[in-house]
Amino acid sequence: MKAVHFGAGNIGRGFVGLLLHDAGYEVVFADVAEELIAQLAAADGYSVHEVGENPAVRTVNNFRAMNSTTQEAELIAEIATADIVTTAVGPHILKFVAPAIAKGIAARDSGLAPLQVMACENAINATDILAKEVASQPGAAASALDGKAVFANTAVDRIVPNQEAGQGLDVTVETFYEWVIDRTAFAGAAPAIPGATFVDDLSPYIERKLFTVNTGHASAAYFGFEAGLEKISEAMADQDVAEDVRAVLEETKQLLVSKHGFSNDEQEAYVQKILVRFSNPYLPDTVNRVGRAPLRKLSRHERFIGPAAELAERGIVPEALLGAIAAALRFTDPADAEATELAGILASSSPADATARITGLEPGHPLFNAVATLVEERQAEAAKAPA
Ligand SMILES: NC(=O)c1ccc[n+]([C@@H]2O[C@H](COP(=O)([O-])OP(=O)(O)OC[C@H]3O[C@@H](n4cnc5c(N)ncnc54)[C@H](O)[C@@H]3O)[C@@H](O)[C@H]2O)c1
Ligand SMILES: O=P(O)(O)OC[C@@H](O)[C@@H](O)[C@H](O)[C@H](O)CO
Repeated sequence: MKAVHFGAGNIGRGFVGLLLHDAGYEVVFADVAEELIAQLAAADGYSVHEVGENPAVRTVNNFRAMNSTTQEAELIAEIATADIVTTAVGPHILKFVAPAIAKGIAARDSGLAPLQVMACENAINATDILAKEVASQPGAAASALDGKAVFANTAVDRIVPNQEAGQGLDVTVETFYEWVIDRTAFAGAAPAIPGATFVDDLSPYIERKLFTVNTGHASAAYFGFEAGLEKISEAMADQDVAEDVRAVLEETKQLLVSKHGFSNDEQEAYVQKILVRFSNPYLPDTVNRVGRAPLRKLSRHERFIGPAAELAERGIVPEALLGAIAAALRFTDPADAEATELAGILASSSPADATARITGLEPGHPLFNAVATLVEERQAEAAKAPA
């Protein structure tokens, strides 16, 4: 069995690659980072260090690596004969990996079982986004792909920080993991991945994951950044930050319980477990990694505006989420292109225009004015700050 996995970064090596390896797949990692590819291509294996309660070390071997840009022809041939294609490249990168996937699917022998494609990104229905990109490739009309590939949405959960220098290919991860996959996409022939959970309705799981784990995590990052803290575990050890994060998760709990029918106790247990995960002192995770790409995180269907908008539509003012949005607007990181772009939008647009551009909210939406007020406050604050 062979899997082609795009993105040999933190989650690629520390989670998706590991679970596919444990399921018996040979994994072909496709990436664009030449040094990483060379290291993987030269290695027989790497270790995944699970830290926290019940730590363990797992070994991943039986993999190859290739450059998805310079070795496109070889990659297409691999996809043409693979069983599974997964991605963990970031939602905005899916459009760049779609052409090779489309060509690989087109090159498949019609006698083969359909290629099983799963995007493992933090975004609602990321595989649908990928499927749309694949189907829109020149010469890859949706009908030509029919029968040659199936696309399944998934929700992936494991905290994998940026790895420390000198660690080579080894990855430090938390012990917890969850990979929930939409079973219905496979028409009865779902892959056997022992570490994954297959469900008939993914939407409650994916929203619960994004609007609890990722909303809480990003809140810890932005509140922690405001408090001048570097690590997520330090942010969670700060009583004010921890209380603010807890308040945000109380609001998303309200939405998730009423929208998806999770019981209050079940969602509370999920929240408690997550707060412990964020506080894991063995994970060297930083507010800069977790706060990365603030424009993506502040976009319309993402972890802040998504739940806040739905609460506002239900007549609830999401005070704590608005506090987290205000903190996100204050996030700066010269190494983060989106943080720089965010500052540029704030500096060059009216509060209403900036709100619309950053959040995708429409001016008539019940959340719009509250966010526009925060934007205006942030603009006034930035204008007063020394250059
Ligand atoms: N790290 C986590 O804790 C975690 C957990 C769950 C989900 N995710 C999601 O997984 C995705 C990846 O996150 P990450 O933390 O592993 O990031 P990362 O930066 O560590 O890894 C991304 C990898 O993708 C590669 N890449 C970029 N463009 C590419 C292309 N065109 N083709 C092939 N490879 C390409 C990069 O070189 C890098 O190695 C994101 O969507 C993230 O939200 C991350
Ligand atoms: O990957 P992002 O940028 O969407 O979000 C940053 C973190 O919150 C995220 O990577 C978590 O560690 C992960 O989603 C845990 O499952």
